[in-house]
Amino acid sequence: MSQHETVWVVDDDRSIRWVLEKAVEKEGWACQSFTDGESLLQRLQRDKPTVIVSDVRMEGMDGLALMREIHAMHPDIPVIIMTAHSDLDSAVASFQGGAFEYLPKPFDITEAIDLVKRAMEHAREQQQEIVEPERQAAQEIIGEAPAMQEVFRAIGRLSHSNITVLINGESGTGKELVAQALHRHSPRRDKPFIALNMAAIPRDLIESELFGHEKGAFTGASGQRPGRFEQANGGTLFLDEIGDMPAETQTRLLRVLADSEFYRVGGHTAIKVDVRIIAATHQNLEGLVREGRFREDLFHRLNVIRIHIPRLADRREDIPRLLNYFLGRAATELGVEAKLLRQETVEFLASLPWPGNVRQLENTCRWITVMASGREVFINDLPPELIAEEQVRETGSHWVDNLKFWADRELTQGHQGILDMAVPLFEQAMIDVALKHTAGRRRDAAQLLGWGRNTLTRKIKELGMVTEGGDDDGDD
Ligand SMILES: Nc1ncnc2c1ncn2[C@@H]1O[C@H](COP(=O)(O)OP(=O)(O)OP(=O)(O)O)[C@@H](O)[C@H]1O
Repeated sequence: MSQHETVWVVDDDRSIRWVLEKAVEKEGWACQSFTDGESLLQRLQRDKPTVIVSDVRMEGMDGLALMREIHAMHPDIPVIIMTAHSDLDSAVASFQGGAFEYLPKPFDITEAIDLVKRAMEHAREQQQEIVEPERQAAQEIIGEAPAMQEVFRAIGRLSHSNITVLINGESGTGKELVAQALHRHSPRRDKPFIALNMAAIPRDLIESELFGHEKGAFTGASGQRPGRFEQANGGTLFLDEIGDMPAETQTRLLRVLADSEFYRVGGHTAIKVDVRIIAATHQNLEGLVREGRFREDLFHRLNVIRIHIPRLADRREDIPRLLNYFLGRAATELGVEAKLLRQETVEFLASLPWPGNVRQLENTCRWITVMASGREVFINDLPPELIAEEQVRETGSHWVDNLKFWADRELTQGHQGILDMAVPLFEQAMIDVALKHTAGRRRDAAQLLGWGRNTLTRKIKELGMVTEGGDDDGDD
């Protein structure tokens, strides 16, 4: 790119200015940095950069106010807003304020430069759409991990639209939380958000739950009742565990989505609704479609925009912050002082597999708050099943890792047939330990190993092992 490309950087942090300046100049672009928004605006009276990179929080005018001023004069200048990590509010506000992108701090410098490049290309292509920012108080979603930042971006990008979204992620990863955020940051924010979990309702009640029923429509339908679709009119209907929706309901839902109208169970009058659908599943919907368990046409209707929420084990860097957050919340809920995790406890917790994802971690924090005796929490204060599980995993993976290391080294040295070497060593080790546990009694040792006694005797011979008990236990 030529010298005509100019990047302006505004941040009250000197080191950020310096790093960006160096990187921008290295790309062959001109760089001008400012310590505050006011001086940038002054300069903007007479000059115009290609791209502006601004911090969101600054003394005096903040980044979002600055962006408004910039865009009032030059709607076509792309502005990249730097935000603190996991600050969903600013992220969304910056998109709503018309930011080209937001850049969570601390950032990778190549990532920052890539963004600037994209902004330059974009500036060449088109003008930015300007919308006044509307700040919304959002329930906190914690996520510094790159995959969560992607989720935040998606929420920001979708904040002007009513588009159907399909959220994928294991149970407890925060699908409902994200669905709520999508709603809260959408044009429907003042209308209802209604959630319904397909897996939690008896199958034969799903239709009446969704579409309501007329009096006497089925046994037990004593009065007329509106369904969730009606309740969600104008707003958002969140259908959790959509993969569990019965086939007949899928067919009905598809029709509702196509016609924006439906009939209550047992009803004859069509009811018009305007509902945005956000669906979620932990299942592989494509797989269900292939197996004929989910309607393909419905799948395509729902799968317009897909948001994937990673497993907690794939964003371990967020665990310490989540622990803090949930310990604080649990303490407030229970009206007690918040527990403090020792560093090794945090590290231990951050290393666990968390099959129940964020929900399991949240529950663990409640458990700790109630059960741990002191204020400071040691590893031994944790729920016993977490500690036990970890011990098995630790020792379990350790020797396998060592074995892999050994095999790798043997192969690197050009050895062949390594199982011939490894298997006898493995068997000898197991036999040794088993015999130690039974004070040399082979019959019992064989049982510990899961072999018949004759097999053990034969193995000991084949391996040429010398054992204390000799050839026989003397017990037969
Ligand atoms: N990133 C996060 N930050 C803060 N809280 C979170 C986060 N993710 C999940 N939670 C909390 O964890 C719990 C589980 O989240 P949620 O109900 O959204 O998960 P889900 O994926 O919809 O689960 P399921 O599929 O089992 O219904 C909730 O209490 C939610 O508030």
